[in-house]
Amino acid sequence: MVSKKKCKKTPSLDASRKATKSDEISIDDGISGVKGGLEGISLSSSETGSNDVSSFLFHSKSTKPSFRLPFLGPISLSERGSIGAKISHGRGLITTRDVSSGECLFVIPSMFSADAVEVRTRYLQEKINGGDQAKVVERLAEDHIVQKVQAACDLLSDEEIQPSAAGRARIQLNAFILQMNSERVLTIENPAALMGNLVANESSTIPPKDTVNLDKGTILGIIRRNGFGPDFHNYNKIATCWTERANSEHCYNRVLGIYPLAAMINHSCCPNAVRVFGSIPTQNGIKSKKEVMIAHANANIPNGTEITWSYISPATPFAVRREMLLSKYGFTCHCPRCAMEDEAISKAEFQGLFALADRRWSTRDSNLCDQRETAISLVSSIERIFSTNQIPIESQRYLRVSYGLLYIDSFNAMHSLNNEECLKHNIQLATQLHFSFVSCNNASTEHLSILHLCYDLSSYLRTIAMKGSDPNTIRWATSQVRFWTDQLKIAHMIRYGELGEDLEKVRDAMKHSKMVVRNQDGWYLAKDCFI
Ligand SMILES: C[S@@+](CC[C@H](N)C(=O)[O-])C[C@H]1O[C@@H](n2cnc3c(N)ncnc32)[C@H](O)[C@@H]1O
Repeated sequence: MVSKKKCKKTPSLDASRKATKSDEISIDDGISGVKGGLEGISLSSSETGSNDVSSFLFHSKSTKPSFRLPFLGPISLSERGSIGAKISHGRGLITTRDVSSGECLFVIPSMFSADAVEVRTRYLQEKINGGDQAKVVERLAEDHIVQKVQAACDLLSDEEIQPSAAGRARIQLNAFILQMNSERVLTIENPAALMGNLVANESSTIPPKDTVNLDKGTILGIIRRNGFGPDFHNYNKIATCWTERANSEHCYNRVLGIYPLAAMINHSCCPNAVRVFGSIPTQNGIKSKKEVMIAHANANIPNGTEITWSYISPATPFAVRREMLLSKYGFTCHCPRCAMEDEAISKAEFQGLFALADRRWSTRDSNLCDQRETAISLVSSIERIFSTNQIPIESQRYLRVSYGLLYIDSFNAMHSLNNEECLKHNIQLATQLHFSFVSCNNASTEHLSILHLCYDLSSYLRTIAMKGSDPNTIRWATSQVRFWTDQLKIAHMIRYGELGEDLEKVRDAMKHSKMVVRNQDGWYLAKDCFI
């Protein structure tokens, strides 16, 4: 039984968001395989059925995904300065009608991806003890893609290859090179044709030109600005996992991929879209998998609005985000979230506290107990400032998301006190964090982590309540469990699409995301206590 030490409470917010179903639009399957070059996918063009992302991602029960690739939803390419378009920078994607939160925007296969098994094998062969192991993984993944791009360039300029076999692959490769290579920038004269070329579907109309052979440096530049790395996982974690669990087959199955259409999307720290990755078998064999990216709207998006997503983890403090975006992508973000956070943390009286929180964030090691203690005091200091209302509510929400990992550390530390009041306080604070994510980076991985945490906590509190006999406490705990079950489901529907009413699919999706966040920096102590 838990003890009853006192804990400071914070008020809860209230908001909610509805998930909706996506339209079903069928488009021809993507590029055909060209041996050794662009990676093929095995779905036949006669394949029919809905774009049911859940069966595709969680198809443990059915081996055949009911899917057609690429799937392009209500989106179009546009560029800054073109009539009626509201693109923030260069080229971007816009919606072609009002889109509801949870609608599928697109599903596209990667054009090139680093094969995780191969990169892992090379890493284990090459691993030098000491040194920056994350950099080794990153370099090997990049090298692997460079080799694939070069092989594709060679193959497509080979006179002997059948023009029909290489036709679409050549179109896609040319579009990719021209669009991604900053020295050879194309403007968007015909959005449909250009989109077609980037995903190599039936709308590809720009005639194939001779493929340019690129040097390694140019390809690397393209990969670094436009590639999709491990997202929430980072190379450090992958290196650690590959080293510590060298015999495990199931340790990180994706590392880095190139998705030319997705590379058209601009960044925002408060975005309206979220992406997940999946994999499908290729025609090269059952064991060979192809990487696929799935994007959903995570907010209601009016017609003609630019689609944005976050290039980096949303749970990153403002100063760190600014530095990361500048060094990796070469720009300074001026989104509303950055402006509001900048203003709030620049106030003289708060500078010291947020500088301390930034330092704690940068040196964060969630396994260190004393660090968890500092997280408690930092989070309560931040919440104390918030309670004085000197910082606007919207900025408070953004800041909570930025320091979300410190909040999780603080929850873990409080949890270890095993005190019922503290657990209730945790759930209140986690509720605030949840609604902060709803208003900014809804259904992101970090958000799912918070939701799993709240669900676990409320279930645990209900178990305690059931052991007592107070009907009010039991009612309260039961309503909490129901609430968090709903919130979890809504977030999964937004992120993964049509999970529908099939509870098995919902459970599969939740099990999957829970496993992902548990393996990361989520509510890791909870697994010992509640699960
Ligand atoms: C993956 S590309 C996005 C597509 C790009 N707009 C284009 O025309 O090719 C990434 C590049 O777009 C620009 N970009 C993306 N988001 C931005 C933002 N929020 N502010 C300024 N530039 C941005 C930067 O130049 C960045 O390196």
